[in-house]
Amino acid sequence: MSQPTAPEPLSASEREDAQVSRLLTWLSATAIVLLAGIGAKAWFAEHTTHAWVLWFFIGLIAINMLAFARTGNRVRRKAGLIVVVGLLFTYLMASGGESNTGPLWFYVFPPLLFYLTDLKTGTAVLLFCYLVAVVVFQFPGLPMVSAEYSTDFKIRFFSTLTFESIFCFVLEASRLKARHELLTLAESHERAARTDELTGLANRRDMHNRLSGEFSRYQRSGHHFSIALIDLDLFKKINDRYGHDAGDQVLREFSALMQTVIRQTDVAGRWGGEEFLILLPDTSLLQALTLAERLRSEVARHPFRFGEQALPVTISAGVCSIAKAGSLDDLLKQADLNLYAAKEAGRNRIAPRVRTQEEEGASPTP
Ligand SMILES: Nc1nc2c(ncn2[C@@H]2O[C@H](COP(=O)(O)OP(=O)(O)OP(=O)(O)O)[C@@H](O)[C@H]2O)c(=O)[nH]1
Repeated sequence: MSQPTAPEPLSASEREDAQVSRLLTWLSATAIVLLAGIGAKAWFAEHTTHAWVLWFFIGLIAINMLAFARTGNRVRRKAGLIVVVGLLFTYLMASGGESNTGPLWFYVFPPLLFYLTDLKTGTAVLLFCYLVAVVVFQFPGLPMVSAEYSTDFKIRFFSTLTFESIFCFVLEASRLKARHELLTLAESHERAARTDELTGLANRRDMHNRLSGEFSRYQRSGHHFSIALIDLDLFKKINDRYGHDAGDQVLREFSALMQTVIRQTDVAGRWGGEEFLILLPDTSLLQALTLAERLRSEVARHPFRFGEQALPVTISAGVCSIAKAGSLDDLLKQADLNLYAAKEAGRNRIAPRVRTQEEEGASPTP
């Protein structure tokens, strides 16, 4: 029976994108309300052209919102909003807005720009806007420029705007740095929580998650999988005779060897102590037994050494396929029973039993 699957959790950057998206919707809606109100005020003050221009900008913002709703393209939406807001502020500077207060709206631009773009783009756009402001202020006779500002106003406007821009730049740069450090830290913690420190393999918790994921996939679409539970034989003796460091080196060397034998889609993990688990997606019991047998013979052949000392290392493994088990617990239990059987039968072997190539060759032909 197919079970409903939980939606994949969003990544940190996807969550941030969604947050910026919500903020932009909120900003656009606020801008529309403000422009409608200020436009109405201008209309009643009989500044009809000014009112119509402001309402025209409502149209541009609404088009930008609709385009995003249709395409979902966040980059275009940000660029569109920056262009519309930039044009609006240029108009307010050139026309003076109500009572020559138009340029004051420009103070909204630096924090918005640095939030919506990266530092380089934000600085470039801001410098371009400065240039436009200088042209508008210095050449009041240009077409479409109807406002004139006093020298005192211009000096104060540019000084305060420069201060604000530098502050915004520095704050945004430190916000980005802190964000980067936090993400890197979170990533390394997350990796550490999934990884076994000694061998670098997936740890038991990660293997449990992967097994659950594979089991859900099996329930959803019937993709079979198998597992091999592996134990290093008489490992205590290696520790006792050659020391704990030698034991650790064997665990690391075995892990590296195992990685070379399995496929890229297989996952090897440390199940605990000297026990390992391999998850083999899309693999039948027979295929899993073949792989386990290959690993067993590779390990038996491999010259494990600690300094000058040759170390005797062999493995036993219990293999099981999901086709032979009703649940994950059952699968692990059966693999464990098979591993126990392999140990009982004398170690350095795989259970359920498969005939090795040497045995095939030695058996009398019928
Ligand atoms: N060096 C080292 N030893 C470990 C580590 N984890 C577990 N061990 C040792 O692995 C040994 C496991 O011993 P046993 O459970 O008796 O099993 P065994 O000696 O492998 O015998 P069989 O499993 O019956 O073949 C113990 O001595 C543990 O101390 C580890 O991270 N490093």
